[in-house]
Amino acid sequence: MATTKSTLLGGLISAEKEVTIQALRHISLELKDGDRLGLLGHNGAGKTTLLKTMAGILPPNAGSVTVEGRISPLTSIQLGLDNEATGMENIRIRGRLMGFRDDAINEITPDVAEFTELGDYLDLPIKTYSSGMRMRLSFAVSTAFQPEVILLDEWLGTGDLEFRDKAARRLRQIIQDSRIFVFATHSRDLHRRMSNKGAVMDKGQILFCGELEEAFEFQDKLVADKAAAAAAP
Ligand SMILES: Nc1ncnc2c1ncn2[C@@H]1O[C@H](COP(=O)(O)OP(=O)(O)OP(=O)(O)O)[C@@H](O)[C@H]1O
Repeated sequence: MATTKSTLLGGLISAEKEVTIQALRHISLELKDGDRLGLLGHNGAGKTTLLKTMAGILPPNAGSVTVEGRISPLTSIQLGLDNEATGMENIRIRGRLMGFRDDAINEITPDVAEFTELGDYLDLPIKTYSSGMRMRLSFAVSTAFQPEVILLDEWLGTGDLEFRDKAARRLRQIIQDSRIFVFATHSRDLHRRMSNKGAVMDKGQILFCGELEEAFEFQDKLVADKAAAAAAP
């Protein structure tokens, strides 16, 4: 099997008859109550793939993932929206997709409707919505339930300035009330505010998992070592 020369970015690429990318390898990770784990790593390191695997969106072809409690992947929050259905109908559609029964959805619907501030638009098909209006709807319904485990791939910046502030407050609140939070972002500032541990990923592996500032140091050294190796004759 031919394996391409190692590069700075991405997972492990190998080529036989077809190109395959092993997005995750040798992952062993256990999280407990109170953990707020920041995922660090360059583009293509495997952060999103790990979040999707933890969420059950991508089943691993080896090994297993065990989650105790309700998990909410706040990734692809617009997934499953039906353009022809009204805003109100889409609240139900998203709620069902998130695994909730109709009585639970009925209970949160007034709050979701109010949070969106979409008023009469909620009775119109969402194909008539602007992208910001769609975000308001999908954000409001996706954050209406308090999950025990929250997985977040980049901070959700939604809608106009006023809505963004309100959305950020709500997002911070459900994260604070969650038991476990896993967060992928390139922003160290956000990690310092939201995470209490850091995991450094590279080519699909977790190379370091521990205290957040130590994770930053590990990542800086990894980048410096790679740059030195690339510059070597
Ligand atoms: N749909 C896909 N099909 C094939 N390969 C993919 C797909 N999505 C991601 N990959 C590969 O999986 C590897 C890990 O990608 P992933 O999106 O998990 O990285 P990431 O750390 O989240 O990157 P970024 O910081 O750029 O978001 C990369 O090598 C990428 O090329």
